[in-house]
Amino acid sequence: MSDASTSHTFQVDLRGLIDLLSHHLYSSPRVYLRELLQNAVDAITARQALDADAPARITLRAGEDRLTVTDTGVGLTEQDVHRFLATIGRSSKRGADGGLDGDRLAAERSDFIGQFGIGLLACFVVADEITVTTRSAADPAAPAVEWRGAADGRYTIRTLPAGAVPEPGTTVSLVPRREGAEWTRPERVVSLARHYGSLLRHQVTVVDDFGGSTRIDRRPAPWDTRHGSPLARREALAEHCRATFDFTPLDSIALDLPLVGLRGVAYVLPTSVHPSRQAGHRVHLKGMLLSDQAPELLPDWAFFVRCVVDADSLRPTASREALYEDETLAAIREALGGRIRDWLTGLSASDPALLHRFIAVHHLAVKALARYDDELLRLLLPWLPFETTDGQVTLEEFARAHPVVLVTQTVEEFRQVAPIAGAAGLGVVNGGYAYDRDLVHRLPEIRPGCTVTDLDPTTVAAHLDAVEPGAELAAAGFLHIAREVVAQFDCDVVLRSFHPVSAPALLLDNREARHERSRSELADSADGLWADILGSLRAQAPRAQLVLNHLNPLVRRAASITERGLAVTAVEALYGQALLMTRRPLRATESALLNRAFIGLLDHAMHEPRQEPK
Ligand SMILES: Nc1ncnc2c1ncn2[C@@H]1O[C@H](COP(=O)(O)OP(=O)(O)OP(=O)(O)O)[C@@H](O)[C@H]1O
Repeated sequence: MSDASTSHTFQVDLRGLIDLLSHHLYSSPRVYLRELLQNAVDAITARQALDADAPARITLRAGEDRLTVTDTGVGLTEQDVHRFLATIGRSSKRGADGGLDGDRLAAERSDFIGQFGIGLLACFVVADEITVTTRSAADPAAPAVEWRGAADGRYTIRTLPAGAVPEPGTTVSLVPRREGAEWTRPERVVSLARHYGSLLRHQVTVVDDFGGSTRIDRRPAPWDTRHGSPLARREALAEHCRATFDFTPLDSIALDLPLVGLRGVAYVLPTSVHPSRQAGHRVHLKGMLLSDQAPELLPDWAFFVRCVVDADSLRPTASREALYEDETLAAIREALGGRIRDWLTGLSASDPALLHRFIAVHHLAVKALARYDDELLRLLLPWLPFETTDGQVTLEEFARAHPVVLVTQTVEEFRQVAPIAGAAGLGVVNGGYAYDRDLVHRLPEIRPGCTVTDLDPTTVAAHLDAVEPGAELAAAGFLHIAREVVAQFDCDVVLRSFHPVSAPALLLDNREARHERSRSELADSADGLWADILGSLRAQAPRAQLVLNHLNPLVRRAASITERGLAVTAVEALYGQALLMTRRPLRATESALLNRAFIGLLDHAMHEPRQEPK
């Protein structure tokens, strides 16, 4: 083996690179115009740093077969063209070492939008060749140059005769490929320029083949506009929201973070959205639209607003279509979250009616938020609606009427016991919905003196009245049969008096008890090692309770049935009905029981003589 090594330079296959950009980096060919506009804006910024009074115009000429973008920016010398324009990955907008990180980049980034040195390549997504004609403002003696770059990586450069380009600045010209032609048509160029450039600080004009020209309105950002009154401001912002997002906001929240040069507004959605549906925010970078789908700008919990912001120090990813996740973005996200929170907490004092409207629409969002935010919890928990035995009420009202607040673990439990608990004077909150149980349990933190406990079946059972010993005795035979019938479901039967009278039976059961029973069933059917493991886990399997209502006329009649077959069917029917009231999914044995009861009752109704109570 020889020690001699030879040195080579990486070759770049530009076609492969462009293919990569167009299919994997950029979401659509339309970004070519954003890159051209952005280079023009940066060039004007650089020129104005040399001469504050220099003209600042960007003109787009769009025709059937060509698009040109002319700016009155800083221009380039021949040497600049070789160094920056013709070197992929190098940018005049970074420091001498060309690095993409560090404080210096942050400082330089505050002037320019570009930084990566690849933006011009986006033009090759729609065209095979780009021509750049440029004259430097920094070196007025330098001749104007024309650079022609092709998608296959070749380029030519020539010096133009004196006077060929009268003013400093740059014109980029491209002839679209056949399949890219739609992107350079005048109407498309106007709409793209409006899309990306509506907040740019420089005048952009689109001229078509017939000399018609369209100025892209430089609308001042709505947050920068002065208004005669708060009402006028509110109206103007609502109009901006309609034009941008197509909805009329419930309210608008001013966003202003001077430290990072961010200004903007958050619009509160007028309808509820699912918390998992992250809203896309519109983010401008120094006026240029970066993304209209950037969810990463705000914390997840703020899904009830959509923002439009313009910032100086946000960092884009290389595709320039999303935000780079760094510490600055994390700090901005937190600060913007703080602004939205302040608005929310401020409302309870400044505009309770609006807070009510907001909560009516977005209570789920507020509940999600309040779980992690103590101050918000303290301020807003009393305002939030919960489903209770007194109807849909705020916790504040509910706690006033019920010093002991009981909360169920599931919606089914609530459905099952609410009417009975309500009739017995107990105050129960449905804790089955997302966040509700956690939040109700935190009520004593802000309302000392009130007690919150989980509702368990024995609490309800304790509030059901025992029946007279005589009535108990009279029903003993029936109760005995009933216990035999429901024993297979690990269930006891008791006779009580409770309201409402219309409820014949109540099945007191809870999730833990059901789990415990399934575990013991599994242990019974398992063998060997599994049986031992499951057996060792087994606690005393809590039994469910079928509570028959002695006040209910049907139960009274059933209790006096003497014929065993009919008594079994009646118990099955009562158990089945109570089971259905729990609204939980039925197991196979339970469905079979219901079937049996139904057929048995039908059979009895059709064939047997009616058994009247004695
Ligand atoms: N209109 C223009 N006027 C003057 N210089 C330009 C112009 N367009 C491009 N350039 C020069 O070419 C270089 C490369 O441009 P390119 O768009 O590829 O990258 P960039 O703008 O530096 O960074 P990014 O990839 O982030 O857009 C720029 O840094 C700039 O020096």
